[in-house]
Amino acid sequence: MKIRDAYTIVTSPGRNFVTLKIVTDEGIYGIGDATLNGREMAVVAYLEEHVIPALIGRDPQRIEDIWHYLYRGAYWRRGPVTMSAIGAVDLALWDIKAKAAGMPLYQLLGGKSRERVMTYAHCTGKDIDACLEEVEAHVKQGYRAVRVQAGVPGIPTIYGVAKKEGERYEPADSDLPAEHVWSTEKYLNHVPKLFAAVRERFGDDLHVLHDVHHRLTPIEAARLGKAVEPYHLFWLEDCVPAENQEGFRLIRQHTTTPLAVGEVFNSIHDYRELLENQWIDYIRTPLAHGGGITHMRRVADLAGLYHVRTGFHGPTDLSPVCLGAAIHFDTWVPNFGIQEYMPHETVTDEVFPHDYRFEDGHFLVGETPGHGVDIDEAAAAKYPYRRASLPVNRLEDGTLWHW
Ligand SMILES: O=C(O)C(=O)C[C@H](O)[C@H](O)CO
Ligand SMILES: [Mg+2]
Repeated sequence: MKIRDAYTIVTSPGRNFVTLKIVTDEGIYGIGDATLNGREMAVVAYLEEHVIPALIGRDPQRIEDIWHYLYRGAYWRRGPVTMSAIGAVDLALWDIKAKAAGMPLYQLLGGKSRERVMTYAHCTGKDIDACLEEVEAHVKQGYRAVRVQAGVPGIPTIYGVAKKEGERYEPADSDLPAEHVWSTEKYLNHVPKLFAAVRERFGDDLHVLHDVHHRLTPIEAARLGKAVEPYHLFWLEDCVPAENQEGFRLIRQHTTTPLAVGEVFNSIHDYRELLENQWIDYIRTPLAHGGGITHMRRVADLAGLYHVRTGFHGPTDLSPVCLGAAIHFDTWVPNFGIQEYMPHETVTDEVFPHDYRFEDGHFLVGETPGHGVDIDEAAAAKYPYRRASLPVNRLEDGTLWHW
């Protein structure tokens, strides 16, 4: 088998997505997700200029060799653009291999380790009461786990909360980055009240998660982790920007609240100190950004040595292709924890037909050979790309902060 053709498809059904399609001389094709929110066209350029020309004529079954050719063979390694491009190729090649074998992807990975994949939903509200209503609605739908984010008095726009009532939360909401204002003091004083209210109304069994979205310093994160211990969170996510892995030593010294990290990581090397020192509890890198299945299963295996489990990133800015592949991975991986789930818009699902199903707070993997997600190219062509940027954050005095 040889790769005959490969091309990118950029479409915006509800939001921007980049898909890589790899076509073989035997008629089998595979698709991979190459979406990097707010940086879509950088990945397209990397694929078209540097990756696709080098793929033509290769044997698509040699996934390992192609991965190392694109990673080790490129003098300039790592980084979100490179690793998303490699991730897209890798997902497409696993799709081809599984189709050629006539197997759903999870079988090729090693078979089922579980019957269904637990997800967590996003529950948000302009204030605590509105957030509790969202939790109530999701619990009624069968969710066992919810991420709670509520507006903070005195902070006009905050991560995770829709700008207007009844609207969906979409972070990449403007042509150029919108400017938000952040106050650590207001946030830290308010947010423990949210978890207290959730536990009081919903009891102890519900899994409760929260995303700090990189905004604290290690000692502030330690304070928050300690303050919320009575509400036993499932995890506290991205409590600090994680370039300085050593910062987690300090957080860990102070709190037993479980920590999730890694949605902006793309390499096993980003995790090494965190895992080897047992400073974190969940890894978050999605397959599409972490060099695909070939690389992320190495990260998951390393994590497993330290009792760390997976909790893959699953926002709407990853396409159903990434989500579909993740559901196969989650069904197989021995140290699975949870899968994030933000439902895609109907129009997105129409462009990306898929066989995974959602039921009672869980995903059920499909049995179609491959990863079970396709792209309707005629439908995709109806939605042209439009530039959309993630916001930036400033402190109240104007200092640029982490978003
Ligand atoms: O889903 C999450 O946990 C996120 O933090 C979502 C990110 O803000 C989003 O994917 C950025 O593109
Ligand atoms: Mg997050």
